[in-house]
Amino acid sequence: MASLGFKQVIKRYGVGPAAVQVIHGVDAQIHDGEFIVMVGPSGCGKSTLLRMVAGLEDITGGEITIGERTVNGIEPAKRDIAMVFQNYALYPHMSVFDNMAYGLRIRRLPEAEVRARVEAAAKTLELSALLQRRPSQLSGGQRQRVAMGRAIVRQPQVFLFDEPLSNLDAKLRAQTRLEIQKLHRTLGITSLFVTHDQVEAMTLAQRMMVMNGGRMEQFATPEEVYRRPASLFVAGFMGAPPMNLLRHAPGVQAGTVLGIRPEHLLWDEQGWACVVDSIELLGAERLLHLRLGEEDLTMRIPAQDAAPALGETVRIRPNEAFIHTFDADTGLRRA
Ligand SMILES: Nc1ncnc2c1ncn2[C@@H]1O[C@H](COP(=O)(O)OP(=O)(O)OP(=O)(O)O)[C@@H](O)[C@H]1O
Repeated sequence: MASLGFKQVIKRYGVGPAAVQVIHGVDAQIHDGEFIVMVGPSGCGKSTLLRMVAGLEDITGGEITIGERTVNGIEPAKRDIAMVFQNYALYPHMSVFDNMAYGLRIRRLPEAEVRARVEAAAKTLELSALLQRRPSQLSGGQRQRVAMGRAIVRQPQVFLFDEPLSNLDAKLRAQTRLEIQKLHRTLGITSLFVTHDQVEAMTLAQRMMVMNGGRMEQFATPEEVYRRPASLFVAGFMGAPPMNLLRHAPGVQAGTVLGIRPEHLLWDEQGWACVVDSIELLGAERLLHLRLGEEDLTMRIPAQDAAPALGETVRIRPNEAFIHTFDADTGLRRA
């Protein structure tokens, strides 16, 4: 196990005038044994950063460290990391056992050691009964577990996960998420997990790195990211439906954006007059889509509460305890 460090990490693709910079100086220190989720929209540079840790991409500037070691320039096989991809990348003609053993045999580990490690990993992942099957004889979730098993047997210092759940259906994703959590509790290996799914990020992360346009906008616990988003981007990205971000509501000063989550709006006879645009029932809750002058906002209420009629004018106010304010120019949090 080891810590994982990023110091002013930069990535440029290409050279000369055609070069594009896609990572703009990322700084982060991941502690030994931590489970970190890197989250952000498509193209924000998550895979690039992960691949730089793995050694599959050069590091244009700055430094990546694993434990005490700077790994810039160290070849992938010598970095002591294991990576789990979304497409599993299993060998179709090999049994589950051989798939898991492959990397160890290449390193010429004694066969008894290979067998012991594969059997131990299979037990942890509940794959013992499936060791003689081929990948084609497994379900998607089982294949994903084999892919994880192949990573575990190597006993790496760091695990890297590149959207490993994105090929699974919703139910299996939820289940595999729990298995990954359990596995991390058992093994305690430092892990960096990439996803664009905010639910996955919130539920798996001990701390999360929220990426946007090649920059890290926040690095904090899921609770902190939700309760005190560091920027307008983070505020809009985390939470479904997202935080209301209001520039023109009554009382909001020029140059300021007021943020209020849909669950933090209250009925108030003296409050803002809003017209009900549409209503969605989501089982236990109802979402009211409201129009306040030129602003749209969403309010979340319990489904059992009386719902207003479409086109009706309702009066609401933000709960003061949960107001966020951001600088409209820099996008950064003020309070
Ligand atoms: N080989 C390359 N040459 C030039 N640009 C590249 C190359 N690979 C990636 N990029 C660019 O780098 C940026 C970051 O890409 P990256 O794949 O890291 O994003 P991502 O956050 O992982 O996205 P996704 O969630 O869609 O996989 C993108 O703008 C992409 O177009």
